[in-house]
Amino acid sequence: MSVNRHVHKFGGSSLADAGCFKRVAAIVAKHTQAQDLIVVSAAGKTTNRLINIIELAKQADNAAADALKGLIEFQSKLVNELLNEAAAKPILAALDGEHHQIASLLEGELNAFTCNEVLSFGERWSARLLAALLSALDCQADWLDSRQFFKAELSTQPQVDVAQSAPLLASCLADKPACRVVVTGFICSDSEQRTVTLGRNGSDYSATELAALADAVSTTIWSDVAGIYSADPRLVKDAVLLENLALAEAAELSRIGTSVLHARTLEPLARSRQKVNLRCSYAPNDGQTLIHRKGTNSHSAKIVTSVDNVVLLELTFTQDFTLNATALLEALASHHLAPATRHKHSETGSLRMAYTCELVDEALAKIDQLASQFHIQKINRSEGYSLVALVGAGVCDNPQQCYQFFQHLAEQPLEFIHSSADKLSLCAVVRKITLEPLLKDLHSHLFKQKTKLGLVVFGKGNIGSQWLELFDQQQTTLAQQHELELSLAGVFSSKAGHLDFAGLNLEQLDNTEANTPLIWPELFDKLKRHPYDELAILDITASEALSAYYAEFARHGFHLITANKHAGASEQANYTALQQAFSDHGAQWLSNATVGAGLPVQKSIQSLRESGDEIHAISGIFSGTLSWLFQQYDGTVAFSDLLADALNQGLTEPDPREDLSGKDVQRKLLILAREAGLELELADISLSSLVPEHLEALSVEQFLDAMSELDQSMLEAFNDAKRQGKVIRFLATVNKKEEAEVGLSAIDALHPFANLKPCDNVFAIESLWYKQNPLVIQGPGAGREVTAGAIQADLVSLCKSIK
Ligand SMILES: Nc1ncnc2c1ncn2[C@@H]1O[C@H](COP(=O)(O)OP(=O)(O)O)[C@@H](O)[C@H]1O
Ligand SMILES: N[C@@H](CC(=O)OP(=O)(O)O)C(=O)O
Repeated sequence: MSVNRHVHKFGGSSLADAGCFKRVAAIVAKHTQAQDLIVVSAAGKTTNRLINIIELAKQADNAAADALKGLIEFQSKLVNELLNEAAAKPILAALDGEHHQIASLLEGELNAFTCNEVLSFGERWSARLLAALLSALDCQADWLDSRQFFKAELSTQPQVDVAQSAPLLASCLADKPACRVVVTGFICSDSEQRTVTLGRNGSDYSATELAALADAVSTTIWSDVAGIYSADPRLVKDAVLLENLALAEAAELSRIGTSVLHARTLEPLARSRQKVNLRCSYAPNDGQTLIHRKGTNSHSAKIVTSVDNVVLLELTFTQDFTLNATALLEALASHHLAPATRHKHSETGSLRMAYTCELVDEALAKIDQLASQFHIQKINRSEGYSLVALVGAGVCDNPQQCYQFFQHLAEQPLEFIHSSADKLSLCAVVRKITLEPLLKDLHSHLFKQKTKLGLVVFGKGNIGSQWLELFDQQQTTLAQQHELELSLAGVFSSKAGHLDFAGLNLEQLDNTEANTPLIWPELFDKLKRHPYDELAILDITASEALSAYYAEFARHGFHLITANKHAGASEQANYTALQQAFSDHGAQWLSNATVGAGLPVQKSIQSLRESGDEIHAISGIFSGTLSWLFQQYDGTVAFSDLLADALNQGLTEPDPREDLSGKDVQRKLLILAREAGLELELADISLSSLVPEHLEALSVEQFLDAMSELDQSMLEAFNDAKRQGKVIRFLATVNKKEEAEVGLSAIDALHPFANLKPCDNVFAIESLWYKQNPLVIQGPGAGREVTAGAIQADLVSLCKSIK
């Protein structure tokens, strides 16, 4: 047989309607090759419908015929929807014949074999239809009734006879050398060619058994979920997908009972090389679970699971309770009839065993047979229980999880709790309850670990220290609100800082020496080894050198909150690459504090664009210092006196030329233009500096002495504007034609930009939606509190998105 054969299994949930069949055909075409084996189950709820028809027929209920007619119509509809007339015709004719065949089976004696034969149609219809659909799509396929090779004798848990089945399979496949083969799941035949089924959900087991017989390298079980989750995702919405699960843990989960992995699915793995993985046929790219054969040193539960409709068998013994109970359990296990869980009560001398309703009858029959051998006195059967279990290697040694489990179950009508001998599960049996709330509650207490977020701050200056105070006040609330563990891991000034992954507080920062020099790349090596789930860098500096490390931050998945404008205003290529790097690594780059301090300027532009708006132009006054200066300047006081006043009040940078040059405004305009989707370089923004060239080269002191040289030109500009009923303001504008300028302009004295509070910034955003009347954002655009607040607001957004 081919050495590289793969098996794919599609269950009823993947074949629920014509759309599902098409999806499956596309998956087969894409993910399989000739000679691969495709195992299918009955479409949607077909098996349930067949069981119902049998039950009605057993009660001689006339509704059976109508129910059968309805099912045949459902199958015919699938055929008509999936195949063209020519391809559909023979299948519809066959269905018609099968309709009569089933009707006559139902009229005859309904024993286990005839019932199984009726059930077998579900899988046969699926296999025949999928093969025809694949062939119609030029993906050559044939189908195979697994009763031709799977040999097993009737029982609740039929075991496939490997010795008999393997050569039969080999000869069946030898007839189909060059195509994919669609094989029926669930059904086998006994030595007299009568139909035997592998039990409800048995197709998973068919698939792995088939893979073992065919020496396939893998089995992929496709269903309506991406794999095994920490709980049934239909009941627990925030269940998480487990990408890997150890074979022992998966086997324990299926042994206890779950639809995602049928009880015996993993048995054939012990005698085959196949890998098993689970995927979603509805969304093949939504991840998967790989069941691996490596050991596990886990110390906790990974899954909370439950089984409804559990039956309890309570046994008492005439003598040697412990000995006989143990021996009986071993005997049952050797017949594949071990209970899902059990409880030995030495004081009363009773053994209570929990069985799924599918297995209980056979178990009971076996116990009856063994009754005298093990001195069983009495067997009591009672229905109406549920089973709740935690599964995962080491769960029984995990005091926290055990405690939570016991606490939660103590509030329920609990019968008993049992930990499995191999410590793979902790099972509780309760009288029947609505399981959903309990599962949700257990899941959230056991698995919802708080995300750990560490913060490393660069810049302990004016705004940095203000933010540290703000963070100190809000740390606890922020962590609680967003269900995070939030730690301040590092705080750096320009040369050195404190770094402590155990967390820092203000007192430590004030009273202890810096312990870490700010030397790259050594600091990187330390940051890379952080113990958090997420790390965020807060750049509250104006350092171009630090901004050069942003790409590295992104590469390591560090989030970045920045008030530093350098990277945002760097070359377009660098800016685009940085954005890409952050997005590629699932990290966020938040920079609302770079423009307008706390005013939500970038946020508003982003939100407009995300909602489908298109930015046409942005204009305004982006510098608090220049806003103050021109709002105050009325020609009566020399401009240089006003400037000196601003300097004294701390409203300008220590070197006022940094404000007067307009460079800072130019950077802010570039940042906003990019936020609006424009591709610009700094040099594309024409800048009229207020600093004459000959004053540029002077030292700060020299410039402060020479400031009066600005007065004359400023007065002239003021008077020129005044003559036209205008005022002078330092404006920034950009439009979607990428025309951008920054400089002094004369604007109408009644213009909204002309009448601001001193220091205010104003941003007018024109867009598709804000065409006639721009969206205006106005308010203080600089200052310790508002800028620290802007950083904090970015931190809050980050917390919201990662919790
Ligand atoms: N821990 C779990 N992880 C994933 N799915 C689970 C889990 N427990 C139960 N399930 C259920 O298993 C279902 C898939 O099994 P099933 O419906 O039998 O598929 P198929 O019909 O394809 O064989 C899912 O829809 C889900 O509700
Ligand atoms: N059709 C059978 C066998 C099976 O395994 O189905 P599914 O793969 O849909 O669970 C059943 O419903 O029991």
